[in-house]
Amino acid sequence: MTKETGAGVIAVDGPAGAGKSTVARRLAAELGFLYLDTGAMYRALALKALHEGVDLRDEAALASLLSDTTIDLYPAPEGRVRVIVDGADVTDHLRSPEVNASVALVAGFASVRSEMVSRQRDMARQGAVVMDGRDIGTFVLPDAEVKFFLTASLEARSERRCQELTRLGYDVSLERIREEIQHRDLLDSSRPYAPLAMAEDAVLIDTTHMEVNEVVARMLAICRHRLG
Ligand SMILES: Nc1ncnc2c1ncn2[C@@H]1O[C@H](COP(=O)(O)OP(=O)(O)O)[C@@H](O)[C@H]1O
Ligand SMILES: Nc1ccn([C@@H]2O[C@H](COP(=O)(O)OP(=O)(O)O)[C@@H](O)[C@H]2O)c(=O)n1
Repeated sequence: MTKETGAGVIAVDGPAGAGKSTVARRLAAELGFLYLDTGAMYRALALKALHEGVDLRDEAALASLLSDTTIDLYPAPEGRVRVIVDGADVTDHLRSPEVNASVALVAGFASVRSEMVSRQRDMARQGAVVMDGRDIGTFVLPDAEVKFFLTASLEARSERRCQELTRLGYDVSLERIREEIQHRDLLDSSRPYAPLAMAEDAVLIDTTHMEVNEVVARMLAICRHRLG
C-alpha cells in the first residue's frame, strides 16, 4: 500500500473529543490538502444499520450491508465534509446520540474494518490528504509522512462534546456524555483488530489547555518542516 501512496499524507488519531476533526480540516485547508474523516464512514454505516433495523451485534449482516453501501466524502465550504450514502446526503444525522451510542460497536468488527480500511487507503492513494480517525497512523497509513496523536482530559473532551451537541440542538447531559465517551474509548482501545493507539513515530499533542488556533499552528509548523 505504502509505496503506492502519493506524497503529502498526514495522519491524525486520538480519542473522542480530542479535537481531531476541528484541527484536521483546518490543517488540510491551510496546506491545500483534502480532509478525509474516517469516523464519518463508520458513523454512516451505523446510521444505515439503525435505519434498516440491522442487528448491531451481527457481524455478517453489517459486513453485507456495507458491501451494498456507497459512502462518498465530498469537500464542502470551510474545509467541511459532506457525507453521501447511496446518493443521499446524511451529514446532518451522523452525530446524533443514537449514532454516538452504536458506532463503536459497528466499528469493532474485523470484516467491517477491513473493508473500510481498504476504501480509506484508496482515498489516500493520490496523496495531499489529512486523514483522521483511530488507527490511521498505526494501521491504515503506517507510512504517512506526518502523524499526530491528539488527546485531552476526559473532562475537557466531555465538556467540548456537550457544548457541541447543545449547539446542534440536542438535549444532552454532561454526565451521560462523559459515560458515553468513556465507554466508546474503552471499546475503541480494547478491540483486537486495529485498536485506537498512538503510533511510535506520532507527535503527541495534549490539547486540554490549548486553543484550537494554537493546536493548528503547532501542527502546521511540524508539517511544513517535515514536508518541506
Ligand atoms: N483545542 C481545543 N480547545 C477547545 N475546544 C476544542 C479544541 N479542539 C476542538 N474543540 C471543540 O471540541 C469539539 C469536539 O472537537 P472535534 O474536533 O469534533 O473532536 P474529535 O474529532 O477528536 O472527536 C468541537 O466542538 C470543537 O470545536
Ligand atoms: N479510523 C476510525 C475512525 C472511527 N472509528 C470509530 O468510529 C467512531 C466515531 O469516530 P469519530 O471520529 O466520528 O468520533 P468522534 O471522535 O468525533 O467522537 C469511533 O468511536 C470509533 O469507534 C474507528 O473505529 N476507526
